[in-house]
Amino acid sequence: MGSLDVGSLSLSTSLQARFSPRPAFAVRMLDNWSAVHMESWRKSSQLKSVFANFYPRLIYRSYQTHKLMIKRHSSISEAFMTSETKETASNVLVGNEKLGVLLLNLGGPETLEDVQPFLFNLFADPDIIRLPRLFRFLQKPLAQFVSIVRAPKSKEGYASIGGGSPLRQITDAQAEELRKALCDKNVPAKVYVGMRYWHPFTEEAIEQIKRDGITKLVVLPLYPQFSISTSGSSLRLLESIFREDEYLVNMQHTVIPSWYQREGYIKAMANLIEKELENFESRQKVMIFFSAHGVPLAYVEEAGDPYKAEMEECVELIMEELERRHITNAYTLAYQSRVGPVEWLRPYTDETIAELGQKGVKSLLAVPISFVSEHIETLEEIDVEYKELAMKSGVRNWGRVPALGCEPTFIADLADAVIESLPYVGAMAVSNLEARQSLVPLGSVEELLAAYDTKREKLPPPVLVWEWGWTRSAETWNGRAAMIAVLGLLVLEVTTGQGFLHQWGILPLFH
Ligand SMILES: C=CC1=C(C)c2cc3[nH]c(cc4nc(cc5[nH]c(cc1n2)c(C)c5CCC(=O)O)C(CCC(=O)O)=C4C)c(C)c3C=C
Ligand SMILES: [Fe+2]
Repeated sequence: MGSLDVGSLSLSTSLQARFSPRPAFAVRMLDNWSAVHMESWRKSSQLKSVFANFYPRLIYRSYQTHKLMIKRHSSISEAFMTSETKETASNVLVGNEKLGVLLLNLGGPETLEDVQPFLFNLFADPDIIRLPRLFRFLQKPLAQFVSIVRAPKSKEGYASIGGGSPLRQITDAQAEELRKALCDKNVPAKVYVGMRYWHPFTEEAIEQIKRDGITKLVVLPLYPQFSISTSGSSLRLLESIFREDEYLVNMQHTVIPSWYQREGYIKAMANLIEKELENFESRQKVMIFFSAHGVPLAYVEEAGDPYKAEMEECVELIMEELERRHITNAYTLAYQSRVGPVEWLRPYTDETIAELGQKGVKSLLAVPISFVSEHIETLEEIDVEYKELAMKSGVRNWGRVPALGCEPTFIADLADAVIESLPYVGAMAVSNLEARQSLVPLGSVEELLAAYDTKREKLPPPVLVWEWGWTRSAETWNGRAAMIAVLGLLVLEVTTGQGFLHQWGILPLFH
């Protein structure tokens, strides 16, 4: 097998890099055709305006085609990367170079007072709610409104798990364990935590990285599967920070956009499932229930989010690993935690649990799959709400697989992912100009985020907040507008004592 040439665009290289426990970032997901076209698309303003809305989908389709091909060739040897990796670990840091690893995560409110401002930060993110350009000025007022409306329900949830999210504590512990694992593998590095919506914010982590004089940086989102709404949002933020900063623009870096297919991660998940199955009396009869955090359907269908495809592939890989251990239980995948009135990825976890119960399934093992720490949706939604629903629906035996947290196999695999990424650290930012255009100009993240140009002007929005005509999103927003109008009328009636509800005697007269 030849050596990996990050700069070249050969499909075989792409296949080599993608299969095995080797870094996804090293993969060239596009073939020469799409790369050449992308370049000319960038250069040609005419093409830009014509294909602006279609091109990202072409890229995504190409990415999907490559994934299919990769599946078919999944026997490519692991030795290829392993030998290179060993060499790399000792070679990559020379002289005064300092390696940093930046873990990206969502963040969570630490106290009940934090809940509303945390929700504000979340809803103010255009990757969570995207308004058309004309209405961008409404992003913050809308976030304020939605966060205030959502806060009581969220607070109830956080109160029931001890008054705040455990995310910061767990992520800090993971960072420390990763640092130790890297040190044990002879790769001294500082590990930083950068949260998207709460402390320590990504900006704070970056300031620390600069103060520490880090010269090489590996960016590792703590989400196994890529979604526009999670890793995508964090990487986009990082990209904008990098573009503005002289120090960072010159810092060598690389990104590991998703790592759900890594052998170590798959094995660690299988270990947890195998262990938890032992708690059931008749192990073979247990339905393994993978529950992933959902995203609005439009992310996948309109914006080309690879999240669903990666999630399904991840579940398949875990089940294949279990099968190798002679565990052949029935399994299913559903999506939880939907927010708001738009349609989210189906099937929904709550509906699926109720259906399974009605169909006579008596034993369920819930497996949280989209996140590697315990959080409100495992501790409250799964452990309390879904368990209660399952019991009501006829399920008799319930179990839940813990989140990976600091599980040693998992942490060791993250350390390997970082080490394997080191050869690509310098390869990315070849020029200031390129670095300013994109965080990882030569990496596959560009292809993922290319579904998103850096100015973000010409892309299908992740959640289409407004469209003219009889489209799903238009109907949703028409519905919302109507509800706001009705609410407005109600407020007017109650405050003035006048209106048609009073005239019809539905509301009592105050005056
Ligand atoms: C892979 C994981 C996640 C995806 C995808 C995701 C998308 C997504 N989330 C919201 C809205 C909310 N998420 C909230 C909390 C929350 N979300 C994730 C993970 C993913 N979100 C986690 C781990 C957490 C919990 C953090 C913690 O404090 O422990 C919340 C707040 C809680 C609540 O009120 O339910 C909201 C709101 C959207 C809209 C979205 C995709 C567009
Ligand atoms: Fe979420």
